[in-house]
Amino acid sequence: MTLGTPISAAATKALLLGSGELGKEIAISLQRYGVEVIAVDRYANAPAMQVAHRSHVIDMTDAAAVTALIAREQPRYIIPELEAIATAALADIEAQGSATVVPNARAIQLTMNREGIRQLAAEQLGLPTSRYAFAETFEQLKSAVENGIGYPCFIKPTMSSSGKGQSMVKSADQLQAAWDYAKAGGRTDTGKVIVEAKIDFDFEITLLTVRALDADGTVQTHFCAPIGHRQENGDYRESWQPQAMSDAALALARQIAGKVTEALGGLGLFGVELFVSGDRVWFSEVSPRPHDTGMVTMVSQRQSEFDLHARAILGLPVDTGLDKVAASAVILGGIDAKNVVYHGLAQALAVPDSEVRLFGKPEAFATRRMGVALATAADVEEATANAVRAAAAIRILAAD
Ligand SMILES: Nc1ncnc2c1ncn2[C@@H]1O[C@H](COP(=O)(O)OP(=O)(O)OP(=O)(O)O)[C@@H](O)[C@H]1O
Ligand SMILES: NCC(=O)N[C@@H]1O[C@H](COP(=O)([O-])[O-])[C@@H](O)[C@H]1O
Ligand SMILES: [Mg+2]
Repeated sequence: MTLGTPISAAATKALLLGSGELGKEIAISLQRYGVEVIAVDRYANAPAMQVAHRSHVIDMTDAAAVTALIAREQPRYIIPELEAIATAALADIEAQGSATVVPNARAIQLTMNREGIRQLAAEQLGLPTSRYAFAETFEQLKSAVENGIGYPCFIKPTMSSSGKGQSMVKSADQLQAAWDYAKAGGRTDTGKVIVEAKIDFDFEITLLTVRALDADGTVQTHFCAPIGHRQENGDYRESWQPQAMSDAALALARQIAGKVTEALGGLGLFGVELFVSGDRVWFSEVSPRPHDTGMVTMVSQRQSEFDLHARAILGLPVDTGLDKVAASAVILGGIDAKNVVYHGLAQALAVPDSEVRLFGKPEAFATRRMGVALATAADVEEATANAVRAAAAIRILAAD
């Protein structure tokens, strides 16, 4: 598509494979530009389904089910929103040429599996990463740790996200439990786990990187201001923008993000995760889609990461400029319950310059992300403190 191509709902249909909190915002952004949005997930009433034109519940890891749904809906765009999708089906559909997989089927395939993206980033592009190895058996894992990776290290399923199945291991006696957890805790068992040496970083960032068409129809790479974040058990708790960093580290971060996103190709927004120590930068992983830590852009940027993704996909102009210093803090379920009610909204919104987004997930789990609090302020410390205060004011209780 080039600039000026007419977009109408009748002509432009997008299928969201994954309908969580990120998909919900992508759906809203696309609909604002006249796109018809079909939301798909493994369960009913997922967040994006609540705002989409239509929705379907299917097993997205079943290639036949994904192919049949795409044949039925005939979307112009297929937008993967999470990491558990039958990627082979997407490659076939892209090869037929009837739909654009965002950003492209190969990028989805490579990034959905830690083995694919490590091989691309570390081996083909020569980007700095932690030392790593893959293991198919416990013996292979033990030998990899003892012969080079060392302690402390991280053991993760090769297909997982939000820290699922991930643990940090400090000594040999913790290895078996980490192996068992990685085998059981991923979104899909690929038969392999990755073990990574621990990087001692000063801070970690997500560098949102956008590949979009300029007025001449040439692909240009744009960077958002770096987003700093704090993780607990492999899942994020707070994020803030901008993260202060040296000019040298920022230049290196942009260089790494530029290289990896260029190698992945296509149009859209990517969340490039990087570890930073002084002027040194390591590549960790990349999402070929909006990133959870990037939810802060809903209040920090004129064009949020969701708007930027929608604009880039549709061939529209983008602006990654930062508007306000801001932070986000997650609201976790705190309980396991099917029907929930939210208390404390008034107290949360009494925090200066705050916003709350409750995702509307139909079921809460103790550590499931159910919402996010956002705050703008004069500096990131105050913004983060206010976002945390607003998030803490929300209490989730069982409805009956
Ligand atoms: N090799 C490492 N060295 C130091 N810290 C690490 C390493 N690997 C993971 N971590 C920590 O764990 C966090 C989660 O790791 P990672 O991003 O690989 O998991 P994930 O399941 O893909 O999470 P998400 O989907 O939310 O990005 C990182 O952001 C970082 O804080
Ligand atoms: N780090 C990846 C990430 O944040 N993904 C987001 O979480 C949803 C799954 O949530 P759930 O596990 O609560 O259903 C996904 O659909 C996506 O929006
Ligand atoms: Mg990550």
